[in-house]
Amino acid sequence: MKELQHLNKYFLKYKKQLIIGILITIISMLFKIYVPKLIGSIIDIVNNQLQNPENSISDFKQELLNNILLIIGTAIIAGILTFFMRQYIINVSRYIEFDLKNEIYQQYQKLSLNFYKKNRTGDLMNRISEDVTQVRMYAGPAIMYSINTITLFIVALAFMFKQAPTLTLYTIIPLPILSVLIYLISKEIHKRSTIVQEYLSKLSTFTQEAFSGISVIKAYGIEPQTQADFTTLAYTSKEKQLSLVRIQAFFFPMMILLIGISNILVIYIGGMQYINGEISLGNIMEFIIYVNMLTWPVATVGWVTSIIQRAEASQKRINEFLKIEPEIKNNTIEPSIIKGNIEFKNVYFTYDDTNIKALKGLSFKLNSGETLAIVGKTGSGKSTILDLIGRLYDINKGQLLIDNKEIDQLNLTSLRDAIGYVPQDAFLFSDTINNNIKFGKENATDEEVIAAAKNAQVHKNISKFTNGYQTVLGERGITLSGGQKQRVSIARAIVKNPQILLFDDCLSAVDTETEEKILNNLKKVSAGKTTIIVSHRISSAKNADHIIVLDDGKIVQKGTHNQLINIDGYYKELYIKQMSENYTN
Ligand SMILES: Nc1ncnc2c1ncn2[C@@H]1O[C@H](COP(=O)(O)OP(=O)(O)OP(=O)(O)O)[C@@H](O)[C@H]1O
Repeated sequence: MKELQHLNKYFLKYKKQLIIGILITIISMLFKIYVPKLIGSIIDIVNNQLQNPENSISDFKQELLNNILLIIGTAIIAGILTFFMRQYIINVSRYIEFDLKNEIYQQYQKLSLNFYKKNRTGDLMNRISEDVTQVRMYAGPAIMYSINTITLFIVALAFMFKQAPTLTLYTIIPLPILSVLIYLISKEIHKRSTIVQEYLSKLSTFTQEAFSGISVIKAYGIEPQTQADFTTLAYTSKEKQLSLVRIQAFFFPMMILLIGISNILVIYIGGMQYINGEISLGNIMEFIIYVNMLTWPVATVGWVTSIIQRAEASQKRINEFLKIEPEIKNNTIEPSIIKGNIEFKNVYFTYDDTNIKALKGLSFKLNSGETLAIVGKTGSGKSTILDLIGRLYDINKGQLLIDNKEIDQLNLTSLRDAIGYVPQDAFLFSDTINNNIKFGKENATDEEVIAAAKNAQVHKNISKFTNGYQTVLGERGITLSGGQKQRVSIARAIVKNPQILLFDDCLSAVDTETEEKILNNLKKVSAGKTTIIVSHRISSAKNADHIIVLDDGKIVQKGTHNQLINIDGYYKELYIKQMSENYTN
């Protein structure tokens, strides 16, 4: 129960609803328990009349009617109270579920990219969905059924003991056995259903991948092989399902058997006591109803125990993530004003997971409003520079200064608000094009969105779609071409109008003519803003105020286009190569 203590703050938050819920549960139980007593009285009244036929029939009828009306009244009140009991306690569990999901999601958002690399997406999703569901079962149904059981047990046993102590002892003998058996079966059911779930997710991952890669499957003619793989997986999944169904099928017959044994004990021992004149016929009836009433709550003891165990395990997994301290912390609450001066002073950076030394003593300075182009071979560290400016990672050694302040001394939100970042791999959400562009600035007007799209040279493409800017993009913007996706992504950064613009090789899928137009527009849009363009193309770099050439995490060349094309080195080679390509094209 140690892990579940995390929920105490939520129980405290909703203590009013919980206390009312618990009180209603107890009162409703008291009403429910009164019904068997009334039924017992009716049997005794009828029995009495049969044995004394000379008694007044009208008195008998009146007495019978009073009891029947009392039963109906009690049942109605118990019913209404049960409704409110669920309304309070189950609602509280839903509020806690909502709060917990938000708490986890908030934590996820705070955690750095490293965390996402170390943990699989499926695992992250499971903790916020499946694990929270398990915990909710504890916060709601488990508490409700426990209170139900405790109240029912105390009151019913008190009633029963008062009337026939020996009979009570005999009738409750099978109940603990039932409880233990249900616990064992619930555990087994859970074990098997977890396996079933695993297979279901394997199946859906398999089919999802097969559908996404359907063109490759068809092109290579491997449908029979994929079909065979699917059948094998589906067969194992079916076998696991059947094993689950078998244990579930065992559950009810076993309950019926144990209830039956209790009933037989009541009838047999109660019958003997009746013959001896120790108890009335009504008492036997009352006991039979009590035994049946007690069976389900007793069964829930086993069920609730396994719910609590599962909730404890789930909460443990949730706590593991909640306890992680975000690597990238906001050290300043005060908002920072970002002008856009960027300076790297002997910066070193190594990726934790791969141990790759991406930057090795990097130094350069860029004043606010200037443009820097970074070129270099793949894997030379270009994207890493942009990630460090956005503080997606913190540097290991050296200094990274923004406006002459250490980057980690700036307000993180202000820093990221001041950056418009276009990643190498454009990511678009399954939403309209309009919303995808507005993602950069939520309150952007339609005019601003269109202006940004025009500057990114994508307005004409969008206008050709039947639904224009309201065109909904499929998963990862599947309906757009690579170049269109890149341009929508550029429009997203432009509409934000940030002080720092970071373009990570985002014109690679665009033809040179469109690239030229976009670069001209960017010159206007980025006037007065600090801009960094990462590119493999000289055409993207040539107009920059500064150009740096990276190789293996170090700057190997520095200068302007005109300076660099006159010095032997990577830049000149690239220039000559690309010039000749253009020429031959
Ligand atoms: N998220 C990451 N985790 C671990 N290692 C990484 C990560 N990103 C990059 N690296 C490694 O760091 C080095 C620098 O990568 P980076 O992406 O900065 O290069 P790049 O110059 O932008 O390459 P490209 O031109 O191919 O985009 C590479 O060796 C790469 O494998």
